[in-house]
This record gives sequence, structure tokens and C-alpha cells, in this order.
Amino acid sequence: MAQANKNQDRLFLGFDFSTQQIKVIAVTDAFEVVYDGHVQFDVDLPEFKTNGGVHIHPDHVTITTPTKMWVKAFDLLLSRMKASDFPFHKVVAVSGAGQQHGSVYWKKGARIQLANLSPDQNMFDQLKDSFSVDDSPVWMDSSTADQCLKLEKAVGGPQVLASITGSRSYVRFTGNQIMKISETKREAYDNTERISLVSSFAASLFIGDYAPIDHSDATGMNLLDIWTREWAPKCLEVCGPNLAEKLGPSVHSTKPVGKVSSYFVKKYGFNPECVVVAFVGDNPASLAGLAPEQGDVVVSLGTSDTVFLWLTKPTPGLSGHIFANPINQDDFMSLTCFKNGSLTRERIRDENSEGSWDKFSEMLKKTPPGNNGALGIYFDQMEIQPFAEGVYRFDGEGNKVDSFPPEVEVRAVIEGQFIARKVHAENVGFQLGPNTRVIATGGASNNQEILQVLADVFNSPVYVKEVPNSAALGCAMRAKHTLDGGKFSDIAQKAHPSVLVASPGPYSQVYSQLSVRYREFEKMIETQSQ
Ligand SMILES: O=C(CO)[C@@H](O)[C@H](O)CF
Repeated sequence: MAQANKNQDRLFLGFDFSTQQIKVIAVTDAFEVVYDGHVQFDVDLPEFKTNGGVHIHPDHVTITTPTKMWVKAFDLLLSRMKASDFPFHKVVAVSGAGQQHGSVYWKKGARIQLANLSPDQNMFDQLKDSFSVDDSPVWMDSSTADQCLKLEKAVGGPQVLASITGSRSYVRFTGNQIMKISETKREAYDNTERISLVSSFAASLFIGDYAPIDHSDATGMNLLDIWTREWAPKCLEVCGPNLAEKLGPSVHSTKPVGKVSSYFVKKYGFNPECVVVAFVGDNPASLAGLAPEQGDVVVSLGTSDTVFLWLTKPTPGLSGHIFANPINQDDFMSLTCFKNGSLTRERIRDENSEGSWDKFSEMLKKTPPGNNGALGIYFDQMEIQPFAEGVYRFDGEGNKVDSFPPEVEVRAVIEGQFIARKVHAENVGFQLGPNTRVIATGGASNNQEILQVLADVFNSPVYVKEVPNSAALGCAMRAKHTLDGGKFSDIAQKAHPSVLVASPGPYSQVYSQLSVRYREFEKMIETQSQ
């Protein structure tokens, strides 16, 4: 077939196994989106009784997701694609992302089941007993403070750990989660032949074998040396016996990890030559999808909010994270993560705007930038930085108050969150400058009034990509990049330019003053929480 015709028929798939749903997009060589679908766990699989895709345990710090729910959701997503006559045979490469830090524990013998799936059944029925731990710890969990202290002590302190792995120990990071499993569920741990991240778990389903963990997601574990890209022996030793064997190898994110298995060829009609490219963490995938330029900062407004940028010379420290870059093997990315993101915004919307984003937006429009000095801090879940929980409101005079009028509360949650994102990004070295552009992504980046507050707080123009789901798009782009080679930046140019959606108003002084007050309030809250 002529190259032009051949390319016209090619499709690339990008998946995103995120906290609340699995998403997929199919794009052409020109990155025209020809299919997008999703399975929302709470709505489409109510039998698992998740809330926001997770189970919050009675201790309020243990947070897990039923591993087999992800398998059933993947079955459902693929069956919906099949029911819509999706042309699987045209797909030449797939890749995907997974919520970072979550872990999957494959039971001894599971590899054989994975390699011999029958196309006459779905994956759920064949794999539902393949996991030694039924409930996967996920990134919202904060039950491993003891394990974090042990890990830092074992390697020589928090800065030493950060210098090796890119981060001091964090309760959601997978090494600490694995340590907790090896300590509290030893029999299950010993009966585990492979530990995957959510990303490599999804890739394993596709290739019918254990897929390696990619560097970008491995650097969210407190286990991989960010300089050598090898597992750090001192960290492995303290997190679990024979851990290197259970983790398997780690590969760079651009590597192919196999072809789609015969299960996918026979059941869905995939081309047997379809390449599976390493699945990565959701934030590294968004970095690829948004392809920020020098001076850009990405603000991802999803279940978690994250602020990240492309780095070439990292300085790992005691706040924030340095991850391996998913595109250039020698580069990195910095990231700060905030657990209280969209679920908190949705709670305030439900309580003050009758559950309507339109009403929420109207209330934002009616209140002045700076909210007349009112400041709110909303940590519904234990926050990452500071390690604190609870709701705190301060009026314009700095007095603690128990409530705000509804429209003040609406602006306070958005301004409080965005001031925190800016303050903590500055703590890890991000410097707002005259050329700063904010690239916004994630669910809330569809709300114009919320983006206007983002522009005002960051005193920078805000851009979005036309395709909202940057993680899945980034994975489709990476799939094409690995298959065709060449420069990723050439692909990024083709895949949807960024569009200016909000410019800052004259409020930099207002938010500079509020940022100073925010830092004081946060310090007080952190002290109270210790
Ligand atoms: O913990 C995080 C990043 O470090 C979150 O952004 C998760 O990746 C969300 F899935």
C-alpha cells in the first residue's frame, strides 16, 4: 500500500488508567481524534462500591482500589469499542498511563494465566483470582508514615533518599506501600511473583506477560536511582525481601515492551503486529501530551492537582519530586502534587452551588479577585504538603472563622488551592517570570472562570490544548514516536497547538500579599498537626 494510503489507515491508541475512570482515545497520524471512550468506576461498576474510584477505609488514611475492578473496567471499555465497530485492525501501536504510585500484586502462577487467556471469556473471569493482594494501595493512601521513617533512616536521612531517588520518602510512594504489605501481609507478599505499578499492570494485560515498569513511574516509588535508572539496592533491602526479583526490570518510557497478545487479536481483531509501548505514570504522560516549552509550567487539575515542568538539571530536595522524563532519557521533570483537588472542588460546588458548575462559575464571577482578603484552606483528605487535614477559614483581618457566605466559599476554595499550587511550586525552585506560560489540563481546565483565577494567581497567561485528556493524548503521541522514530518535538508540533484561554488581570499585588498570608496560615496548621 502507498505510504500516504498506509498512513491514512493507521490508528494509535492512548489509554489512561486514572483514579476515577479508564479513558481511551484513538488518533490518526495527524492526531485527529477518531474515538474516545471511558468507563467511570463508580457509575459503570457500582458493584465495587467505590467513591471517586477508591475505598476510603475507616481509619481515613488507608485508601485502596479493588485490583480486579480495573480488569473488569478494561473488559467493559474494550467491549464498548467493539460494539461501536471500532477498527482495531488499523491500530499499529498503543501506549497508556496509570495513576502513579498504585501497586498490583500478582499471585504465584498468574503469569501462566496471563499468557493463556481464552478469547471466549473476558479477562475479569480469568484473572479475578490472580492477585495475592485484592485491594491495591493507591496514591491517596497516607497510612505508611512509619515505613517512610524507616526508609529514610536506612539510607541516611531524607536528603540522602531524595538525592538517590528524586524524592524524600512520601506516604503514597510505592516502596513504602510495599514495605507495609511485606510487614502486615507477609504471606500474601511471599505469594507474590510480580509487583506492578498501575501503568505496567495495564501494559501486562495488553502483552499477556509481565511488562517492565518504566523509568518515569519507577521514580515515584522511592526505589529507583534517578541517575543510574537502576533499582537502588539500599532502598530495596529495607522495603521487602527479594524485592528486585518481584519488581523485574525497569525500562525507559520510549521502549516497546511487546506486541498485543493473541487474546486481543482473537477477541477484538487487533493486528498481531500492533506494538505496545511502555505504559507510564499519568503525570509524565501529560507532560508528553502537553509538550511544554522552556518557561512553561503545567498545572493539571484532576483528582489530584499537580504542578510540573520539564527539567534538564534537577536538584532533588525535601519538598516536591524529581521524576525521570518520559521523552528524553537524559532529562527529568519536577512535580508537586496536591491530594485535595477535584473531589474537594466538587464538594464545595455541591454544598454552595447546588451541584452546578454553571452556578459555581457565576459565583466566581460575582466575587472580587482576592476575595476581600478571605482565605480558605480545604484539606478534606490528609494533604501531602503540608501533612495536615481539616478545613480552615480566615477573614480579611486574619481571624479564624467557621464559615463563609456561599459565594465567598466558592472563590476561597479556588484561590486557596491555586495560591498553594504557586507557593509550593516556588518552594521547589519554580520562578514565575515575564515569559511564564501556564499550560492547564485536567477536568477543571474546561471551566473558563476557574482558569481566569489561575491566570490571576499565577500572574501569567493560561493555555490549554484542544484535546482535554492530555495523559491519553500523550500516550498516543508516544506510541507513534516509538513506532516511527524521529524527534518527539516534531510530533508535538502536529498534535494540537496550545490555545490562549485566559490572561491575568492587574492583581499580582493582591495575590502576592495573599501568598504571604497563606504561607503563615499553612505553617500554623502544620505546627498544629504535628
Ligand atoms: O500522586 C500523584 C503524583 O505524584 C498523583 O498525581 C497521581 O499520579 C494521580 F493519579
